[in-house]
Amino acid sequence: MAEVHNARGHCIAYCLQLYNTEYPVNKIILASQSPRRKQLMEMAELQFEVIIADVDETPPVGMPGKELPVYLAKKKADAIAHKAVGAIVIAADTVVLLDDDILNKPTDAANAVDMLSRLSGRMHTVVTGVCIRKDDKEQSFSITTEVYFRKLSTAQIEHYVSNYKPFDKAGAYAIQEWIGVTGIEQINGDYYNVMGLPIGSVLEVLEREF
Ligand SMILES: Cc1cn([C@H]2C[C@H](O)[C@@H](COP(=O)(O)OP(=O)(O)OP(=O)(O)O)O2)c(=O)[nH]c1=O
Repeated sequence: MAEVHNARGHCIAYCLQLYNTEYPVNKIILASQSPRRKQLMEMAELQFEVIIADVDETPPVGMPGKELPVYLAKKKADAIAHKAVGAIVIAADTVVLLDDDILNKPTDAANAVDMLSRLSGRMHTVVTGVCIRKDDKEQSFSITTEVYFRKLSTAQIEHYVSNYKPFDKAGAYAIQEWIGVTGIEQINGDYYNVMGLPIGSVLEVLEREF
């Protein structure tokens, strides 16, 4: 096994150990434009490239909200499959579910204020679906985290929306930003799942299956 080290001195060695093979054989591609997913993959000291998957994320009629993230993660993995022959593709999708309603990315500031007003003082769930694929082999799963918001004031919601512009975030918030620090009382489950990628579970599946 080749001994290759990154600047921190252990990344590649970890990959070699993790996959029991030389890293270039198991090239990893993250099929996502999300800076949060990229950050979490980097924090896990994985080496990867990004190829953005541009897909229509409209939910199929009648699909239950909790099934949507895996469906969309598979769609994202499919969309770049032809550019990733022989590589491990990781794709994900995150939705916020309030009762039976899916809260997607807000369309504008008024929609963001409306979403946060609905989330205020309540528990909702965040579901991230993940699809990991290498050619014909595929493992898909979803992870659910419960998030409890404190009662948010109108001023707090308006401050967040106008200063943080959460238009690229499902449910109009980011747990890793000011609103998460000040407004979230409790979570049950994986914090990183709320940020967009249950990275610990991704590592487990990579190690076990790929
Ligand atoms: C709830 C929540 C979501 N998010 C983000 C994660 C995702 O980037 C985004 C949900 O949108 P997604 O459609 O899952 O992902 P994306 O469009 O950003 O990227 P891609 O489809 O290319 O993979 O919301 C946070 O960063 N923090 C949070 O607390």
